[in-house]
Amino acid sequence: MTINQTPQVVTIAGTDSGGGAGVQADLKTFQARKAFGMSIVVALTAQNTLGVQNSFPVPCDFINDQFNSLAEDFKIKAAKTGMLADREHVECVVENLKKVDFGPLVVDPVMIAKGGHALLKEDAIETIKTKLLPFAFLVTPNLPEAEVLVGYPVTTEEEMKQAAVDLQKLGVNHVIIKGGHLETKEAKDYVLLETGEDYWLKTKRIKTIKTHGTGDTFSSCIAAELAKGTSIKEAIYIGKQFIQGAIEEGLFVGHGHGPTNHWAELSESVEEIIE
Ligand SMILES: Nc1ncnc2c1ncn2[C@@H]1O[C@H](COP(=O)(O)OP(=O)(O)O)[C@@H](O)[C@H]1O
Ligand SMILES: Cc1ncc(COP(=O)(O)O)c(N)n1
Repeated sequence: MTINQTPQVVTIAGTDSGGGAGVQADLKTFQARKAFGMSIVVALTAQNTLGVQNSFPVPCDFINDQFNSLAEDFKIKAAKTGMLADREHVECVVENLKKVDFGPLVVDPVMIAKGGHALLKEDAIETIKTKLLPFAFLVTPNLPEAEVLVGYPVTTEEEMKQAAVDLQKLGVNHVIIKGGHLETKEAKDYVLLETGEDYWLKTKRIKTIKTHGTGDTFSSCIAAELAKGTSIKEAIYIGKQFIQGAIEEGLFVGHGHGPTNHWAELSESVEEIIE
């Protein structure tokens, strides 16, 4: 008798002691989407809704141990990366990814926390471009991250489109350029699929300062869906709906840029995707 395995998904990222971003946001999202979530911790942060007070990278040997523990026991069907700290840690993660089969990889190229604290050293950018992105099934940069990766300003719709094309050339199958940082009435993200199909995903922009961990939540929702075997197009759509609901029904915790609500009901109150 064969038993269907429960969908299993892993985040390879940094922790957020404040619970709104990083590994904690990813695990909450996996849970909400009914995928069994695991974590490979690359760095620790002392963080809250006011900012990042300190960070501490995990020794690479211990990252290897975490990869080995998971690969030995679980049938992981999708993975995502978040905060990777520096070049040494990006290389360590890539070397491990070469040895395991964790399914499609979503790369959220986390660089700077919304409060301004660097979560990735500059020396890692080239390694992300040349060594990590060729492994990626999907990459989900926000506008400042897209700019760093392509090397030119990405602020207009045309530049977002061009950046997606240029990122695909680095070996990624699918690209989403997130427009959360635009000052438009809509929260619009540009999607370029492997097939060349492209489109905008738009929702009403919610007026709030509670956007801590939006990118992590969006990408981990997509990874959870991929682990369930959902198509990339549907997974992206569900991710956008999920983040919209999570921002809309914000929580009341902390004194600064609060987290999103990972248990927000995806029911009537969620804004429709406009396009
Ligand atoms: N105020 C907002 N209202 C609605 N959606 C938003 C808002 N801010 C961000 N988003 C959406 O959240 C997702 C994450 O985007 P973004 O905030 O740009 O990522 P990051 O956290 O990596 O900077 C995107 O789908 C974006 O459109
Ligand atoms: C460990 C970790 N990973 C990612 C983010 C990005 O989240 P945000 O851009 O909302 O600050 C963060 N602040 N901390």
